[in-house]
Amino acid sequence: MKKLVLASNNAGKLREFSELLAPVHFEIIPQGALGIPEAEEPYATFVENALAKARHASSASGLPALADDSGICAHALQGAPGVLSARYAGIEANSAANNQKLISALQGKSDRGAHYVCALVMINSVDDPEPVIVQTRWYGQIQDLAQGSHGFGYDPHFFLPELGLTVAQLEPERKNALSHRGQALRELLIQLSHRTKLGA
Ligand SMILES: O=P(O)(O)OP(=O)(O)OP(=O)(O)OC[C@H]1O[C@@H](n2cnc3c(O)ncnc32)[C@H](O)[C@@H]1O
Ligand SMILES: [Mg+2]
Repeated sequence: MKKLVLASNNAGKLREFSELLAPVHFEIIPQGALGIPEAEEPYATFVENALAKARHASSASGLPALADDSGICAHALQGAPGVLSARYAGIEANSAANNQKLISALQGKSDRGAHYVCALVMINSVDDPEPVIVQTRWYGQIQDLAQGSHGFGYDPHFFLPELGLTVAQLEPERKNALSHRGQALRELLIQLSHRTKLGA
C-alpha cells in the first residue's frame, strides 16, 4: 500500500482526515508519528504555506506528503485572521484565546459574514514539479455565543444560517460532507484519479 505522510500536528484535522481518507488505499502516517516537528508557515497565502508544510514533511520522511493550510476569514476584518488563524492571539495561543480575540474584534460590526479556507497540497517527493493543489471555501457567519462540542478551533462560533446550527453542533460526518476540508479532499482525490487513469 502506498505510504503518505500527513503534514499536520493538529489533532482536529488529523481526526477529520482519518475519517475522510478511510475508504482510500493509502497507509496514512501523521508526521508526529515519525517525530517530524511543525514546519515554518511564513507566507501570505494558504497555498504557499501548505506547500511548505508538505515539502518539510516529505524532506524529513522521504515519503509522499499531504498538507493542509486552513483558516477563517472574517469579511468585516478584511479577511483576518486568515493565514494567521492558528496564532491570531499569539504564537502559543489556544483556540479559546483565538476565538475570544475574534469575537472582540467583531464587536460593533454588523457584517458577521466569514468563510473557512482550506488549501491542500499533495506531493510525491520534495522536488515534485507537479504538486496537486486544491483550495476551497465554506461560507458562514461568526456568532458571539459559543455553541456545540464537536469539531475544533473556531467551530463553536461558525454559524451556518441554512442549518441554524454552528459547525460544532454538527456530527463529524455532517461536517465532513460540507466543510472546506471535505470539499478540498474530495476534489484532490478526483484529480489524483484522473492522473492514475492517464497513467501519470
Ligand atoms: O499547521 P498544522 O500542523 O496543520 O496545524 P495548525 O492548527 O497550525 O493549522 P493551520 O496552520 O492550518 O491553522 C489553521 C487554523 O484555522 C483553524 N481551522 C482550520 N480549519 C478549521 C475547522 O475545520 N474548524 C475550526 N477551525 C479551523 C484552526 O483551529 C487553526 O487555528
Ligand atoms: Mg499551522
